[in-house]
Amino acid sequence: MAPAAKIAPSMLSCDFACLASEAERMEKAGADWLHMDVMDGHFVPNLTIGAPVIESLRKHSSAFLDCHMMVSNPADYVAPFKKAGASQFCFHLETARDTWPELLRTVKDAGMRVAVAIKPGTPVEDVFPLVEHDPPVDMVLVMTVEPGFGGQKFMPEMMPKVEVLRKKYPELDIEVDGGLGPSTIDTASCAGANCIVAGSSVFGSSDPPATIAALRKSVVGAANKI
Ligand SMILES: O=C(CO)[C@H](O)[C@H](O)COP(=O)(O)O
Ligand SMILES: [Fe+2]
Repeated sequence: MAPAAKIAPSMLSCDFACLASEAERMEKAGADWLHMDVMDGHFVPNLTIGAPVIESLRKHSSAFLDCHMMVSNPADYVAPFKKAGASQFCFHLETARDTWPELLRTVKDAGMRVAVAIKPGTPVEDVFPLVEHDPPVDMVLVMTVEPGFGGQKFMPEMMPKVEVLRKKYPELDIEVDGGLGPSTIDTASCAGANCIVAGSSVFGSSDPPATIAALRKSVVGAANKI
């Protein structure tokens, strides 16, 4: 059975000065997860939030916090993010080429869901060992923009990666991140993505509940066809 749709507004596009109320607004609008973009200014040329912000948000929200770790040394962040209240820890494979088995185990032992992300230039085959490992990753994130900034253009040429993953792993959570919105969602959902990150399109919408509902409808509709 196809995994459930999860719509995850990227809080990168929110008003960070009002993070708690923005999170509440997204939950009320129908978000399943809140996507938290953690950038260290080194793995990517941008700096955003760290564990203290996750910890502050957790005091105001029980939402599932999907933490996208765009950091060069993810292992250093596992304990602080667990303590802060992260729900899922998604590290980039490019930062853990030799260390992922230990990292995966450490995240699992800490009690978080674990996921792996790949940049546009990374072949999809590189994540197969992580999906087939014991314990396996809970989700694969296929980046549909170069990580670092919100508001970029969706890369449809990443869809073969999603198709390959969906065919090989029918029950795997597959997330896409970057440039998703009403005009690009069908391409991603038809390829087999079920976890949808959307920043600019949701926060820039005059009707975020309708935008989230449209994203969900596309994923559910495509899953019924696959
Ligand atoms: O990881 C990210 C950027 O590296 C963001 O999650 C992503 O870009 C979402 O923003 P948008 O929907 O505006 O593209
Ligand atoms: Fe992200």
